[in-house]
Amino acid sequence: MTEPDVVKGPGTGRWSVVAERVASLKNLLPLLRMVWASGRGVVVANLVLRLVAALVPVAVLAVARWIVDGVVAAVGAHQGMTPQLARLVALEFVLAAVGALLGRLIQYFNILLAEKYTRHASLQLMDHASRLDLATYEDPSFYDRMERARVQATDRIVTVEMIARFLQQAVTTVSLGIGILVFSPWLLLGIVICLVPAAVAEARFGARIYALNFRLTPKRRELDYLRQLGASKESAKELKIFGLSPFLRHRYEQLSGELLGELVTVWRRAIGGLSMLSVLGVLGYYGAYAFVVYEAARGELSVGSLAFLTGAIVAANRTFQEMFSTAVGIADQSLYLKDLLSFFSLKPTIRSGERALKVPRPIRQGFEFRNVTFKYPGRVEPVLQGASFHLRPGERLALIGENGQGKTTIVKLLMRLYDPTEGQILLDGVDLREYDIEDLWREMGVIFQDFARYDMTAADNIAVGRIEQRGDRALIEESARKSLANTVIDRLPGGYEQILGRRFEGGVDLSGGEWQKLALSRAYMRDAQVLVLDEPTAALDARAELDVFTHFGELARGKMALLISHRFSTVRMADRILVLTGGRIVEEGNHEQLITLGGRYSTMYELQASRYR
Ligand SMILES: Nc1ncnc2c1ncn2[C@@H]1O[C@H](COP(=O)(O)OP(=O)(O)OP(=O)(O)O)[C@@H](O)[C@H]1O
Repeated sequence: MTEPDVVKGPGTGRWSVVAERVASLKNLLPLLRMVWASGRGVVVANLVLRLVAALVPVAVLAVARWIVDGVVAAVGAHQGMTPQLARLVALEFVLAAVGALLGRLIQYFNILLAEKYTRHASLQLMDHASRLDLATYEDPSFYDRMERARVQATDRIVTVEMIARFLQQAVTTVSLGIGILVFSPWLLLGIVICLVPAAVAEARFGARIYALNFRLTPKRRELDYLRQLGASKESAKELKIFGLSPFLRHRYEQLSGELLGELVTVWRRAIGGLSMLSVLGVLGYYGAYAFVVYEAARGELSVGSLAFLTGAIVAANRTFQEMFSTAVGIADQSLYLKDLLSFFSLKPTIRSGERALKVPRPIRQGFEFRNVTFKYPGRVEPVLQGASFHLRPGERLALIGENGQGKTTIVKLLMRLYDPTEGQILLDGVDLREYDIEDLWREMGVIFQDFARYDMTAADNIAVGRIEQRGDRALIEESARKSLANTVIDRLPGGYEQILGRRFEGGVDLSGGEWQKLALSRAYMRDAQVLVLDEPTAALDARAELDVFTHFGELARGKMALLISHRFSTVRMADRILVLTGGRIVEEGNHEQLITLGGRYSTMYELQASRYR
């Protein structure tokens, strides 16, 4: 898996934080591209509406100025209400109404854009996640990144809304600024000089908070896990019986205390300085205010101009501050975007080559493991060491060995969920890496030991074995019969349409063995050339197991079947058995041969058989 450079945590030095903040702004571009792709019309409508709305405040103030000057003149001339004044008041009303209307429309387009973007980003996230290597999922730091990306894929629309808001605020501020500039450039300069330091300090503070949050992600993930564990159906029984709740509670308290402590430290360090700078900003604003009142009192400004300027100073001050805090927010968000982008930059290494071959139909020579050694990423010890064996067409091969000897790993390698560290896996004499990976997976009917339980209908739980055939009820029912899942489904109140699991309203949970029968039907949904069953009957009772295997024997006829089981009653049906110990294949043969050999297999067999005598 390639590690993108953007994945590094943020720096902690003062300047590196600022530099990083500036550099991270480039992250906005891919985000904007995503937003643009998710709904162009909505983006344009949003921007145009905001541009118009941005000019409303300055227009309102300008009209107010004419009104006030008109009133003063009318009072002086004893004219009373003039038609001109009435028109100006009406205009003011129209402007206010347009402002309110635009506000609503902008809100509508925001919601629309948020939904469209969330949909687009979530789909991209799902697509990308599905392409990643299995190994990626087994890397704990990946979870942190995935979690951050998952939250961000949907939350980042806030950034987009902020950018749009920033543009609107900028146009408003500039238009008000021009209004002030026309009266006095110095006035404007004074206000700006007082506000800038606060804004810069806030920007730096934001970067520090981001650095902190980045560091805290693993802790937050553990907190989430503890919270979930403390209230989950799966763990409820054990938590009660083992009295684990105080232990979890203590761990939660401890971790969340550490988290809080770090947050408080960063805030405490910064809050004094930030407050002082805010006071400086207020000083600039009131200084300008006092100057304008002073000028008006001296008769240098008309009352209308006084009204305009005080209004403009108040409004400009507010929008300028808002603009800055929005800008800080955008810079913050752009830092967070790194996680989303770094997630999208993860590349799978296990994929089809340029000129990938189709898997032969029928497979003629079968699979060959040639001196395969395999180490899981991050592990020192190899799980498999120089494993060599064949799986030939029409053959039922069983793998046996104690826990953790590498049986499931062999299955994962056979399906190319991982590539060998050394050695080769061949299919019909050609390296597995040469084949089109999706075509290879299509030829595999597999049930893993830790098969997934989908909180969906019973029919869908079977159909996932070949989702293109989801509408083919006859095939689904046929597969259910083959795995004996039909006996389970017939007892469900909703039959094939029964929602399983407890997550959704009306869902029905199944026993471990019942789930297993359902999962087994998935393998039968496919017309696969290879059947792989990894402890397919571990949760089945003895009778069900016998039935399942009698069926399996017939179904696997003419196909290659790889079987993992700890039950010798199952294993002995295989044509050939491989015994795995310490990552090596130590014995090979059929049941009778291995018993005659009197080695490890026969010892394990005797151990199990003796319990039944
Ligand atoms: N993703 C992984 N990352 C690191 N180590 C792993 C991973 N998966 C399995 N292992 C380790 O590899 C070894 C073999 O695991 P494997 O699942 O292949 O054993 P197994 O023979 O199928 O065991 P069992 O009978 O318990 O199912 C174990 O020591 C296990 O801890």
